[in-house]
Amino acid sequence: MEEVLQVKEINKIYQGKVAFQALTNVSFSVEKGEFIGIMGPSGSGKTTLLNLISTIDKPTSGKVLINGQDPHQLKKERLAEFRRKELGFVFQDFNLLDTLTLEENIMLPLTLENVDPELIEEKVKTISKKLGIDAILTKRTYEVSGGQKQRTAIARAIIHQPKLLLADEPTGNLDSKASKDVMQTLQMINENDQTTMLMVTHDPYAASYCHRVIFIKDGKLYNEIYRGTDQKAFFQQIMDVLSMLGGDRDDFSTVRL
Ligand SMILES: Nc1ncnc2c1ncn2[C@@H]1O[C@H](COP(=O)(O)OP(=O)(O)OP(=O)(O)O)[C@@H](O)[C@H]1O
Repeated sequence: MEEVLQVKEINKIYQGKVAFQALTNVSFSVEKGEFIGIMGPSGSGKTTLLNLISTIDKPTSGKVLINGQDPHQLKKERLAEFRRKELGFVFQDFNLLDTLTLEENIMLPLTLENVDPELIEEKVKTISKKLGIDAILTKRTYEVSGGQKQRTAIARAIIHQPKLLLADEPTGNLDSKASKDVMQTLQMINENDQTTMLMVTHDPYAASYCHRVIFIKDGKLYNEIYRGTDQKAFFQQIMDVLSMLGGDRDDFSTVRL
């Protein structure tokens, strides 16, 4: 099996007045086409882990390999290019540019790469149809719903066919209907395009769409569980691990299935 992401013996220590070890010996791999969820209580190290994988921050020791390549070894400009070409990002607050139309937002990664305008237009058309936003492409972000914004952000994140799609709380700002809609969109992309995905979430409902959920606690791997064919049963299993994990009750949203 082709491994798109390998996290090898990662340690992250934040230096400061008092040094703080945020991650300890974290190792796992993600195969091509897998959809992985990362969960854990507040402060357990999820964002730290995502920042190391997305190459925004460097591990203190250990390695991150994306398609066999260690991006942390790259020089600054090559690293920026690597991030633009190989990775896609979806954020909790959408990160769309309010001054642009949805269409302009979606095409941005290709505009930056100087791709032929005709090809860009074709790609935007195909993707926006697939994501059900083709009728609202000329609108600006303040004219559309949260779910539509997130679908636009997903379109932008996948238009350059990244090796790895990273999502940070993609349903964090959405109501339950829009969350379902966004998760079904991510699932469709994962299944149709074999896009490898890694999503950090507090939301057990969102996590129940993943093939596998990895739990971290106090910076260490705590457990991982695989989904069978039954999403409802998987949701319940996720809730069970979360209750064993402890943490603040408010860390995790309520039952929605
Ligand atoms: N730049 C930093 N300097 C020092 N400590 C940090 C820094 N960033 C995070 N930490 C600490 O590392 C630990 C892990 O933080 P992280 O943000 O990765 O947790 P998290 O699981 O994403 O939490 P949340 O769910 O609340 O976003 C926390 O104790 C946090 O205070």
